[in-house]
Amino acid sequence: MQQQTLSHTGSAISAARHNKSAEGGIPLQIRGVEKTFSQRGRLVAALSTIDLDIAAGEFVCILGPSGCGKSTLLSIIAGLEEASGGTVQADGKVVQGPGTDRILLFQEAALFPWLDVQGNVEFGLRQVGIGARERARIAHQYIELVHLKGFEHSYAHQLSGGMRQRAAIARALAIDPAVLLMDEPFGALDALTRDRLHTELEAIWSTTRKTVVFVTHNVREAVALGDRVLVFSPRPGRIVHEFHIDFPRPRSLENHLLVDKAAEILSVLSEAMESQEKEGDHGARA
Ligand SMILES: Nc1ncnc2c1ncn2[C@@H]1O[C@H](COP(=O)(O)OP(=O)(O)OP(=O)(O)O)[C@@H](O)[C@H]1O
Repeated sequence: MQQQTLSHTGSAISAARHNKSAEGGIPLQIRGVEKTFSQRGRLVAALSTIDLDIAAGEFVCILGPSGCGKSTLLSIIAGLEEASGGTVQADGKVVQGPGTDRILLFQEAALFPWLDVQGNVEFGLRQVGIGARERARIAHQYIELVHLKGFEHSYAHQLSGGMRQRAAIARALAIDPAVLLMDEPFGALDALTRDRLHTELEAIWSTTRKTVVFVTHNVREAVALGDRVLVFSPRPGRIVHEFHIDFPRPRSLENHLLVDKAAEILSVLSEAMESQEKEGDHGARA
């Protein structure tokens, strides 16, 4: 899907890279966004009404029961899925499709297997005809940022899961998006790698000040990374709780304030999940 995003808007990449406003984050304004899917003859309400303002450079984490529409919301913000109602504005402009200002990253880093790390990171830049020397310069910069120096010529199958995810982050950053939409990016990684990537992502975010919307099932991850944590209801998803996290950064997962906040959020999340179990399937109608 990322390939689709890159190629779809290839001609915008060089403009984005030279556009000052593309550096750092941009605000997102989500107004009355709803989504209903048609699944084998029945309508499935995935998202109820979502109203949400995200500031430029803010790091927002989304938690919620499985199937409550978190990925759907990211896809709508990315412009890969159309909302059934409502609008998303990125930097004041209504989102009408994918754009290089918004990049979606998934749990499985979808690296191009026929390209090495350097080739992957250069991919979007090559598409718009940025010259070889400049491409290499930009790629080196981001490969270094994600600590993959020395692995420029490795292919996806030669990398660990954490390294693949780092390469995918470098590839996304190379085209200088203003918004990173991250869908459980570390969900498949072991705890140690995940902790390291938290530290790295936080450092990258502090340097680049991108706007980040990060979906996770891991409450501690959300508290460690987010300026704000949103808890969604069961499907059709809506925001039922919002927590502002103002602990100093970098944050330690062992910090007792963080652990206490995670426990508080977990109890809200558990309530949401219990209501889902009691009430059964939400939002489906024939
Ligand atoms: N393209 C699609 N066509 C039909 N139904 C869809 C489509 N995409 C998502 N859905 C449905 O919408 C609902 C929300 O899905 P979504 O993947 O957004 O949830 P989620 O909160 O990200 O779930 P999880 O936490 O399990 O990843 C689900 O019931 C899913 O089956």
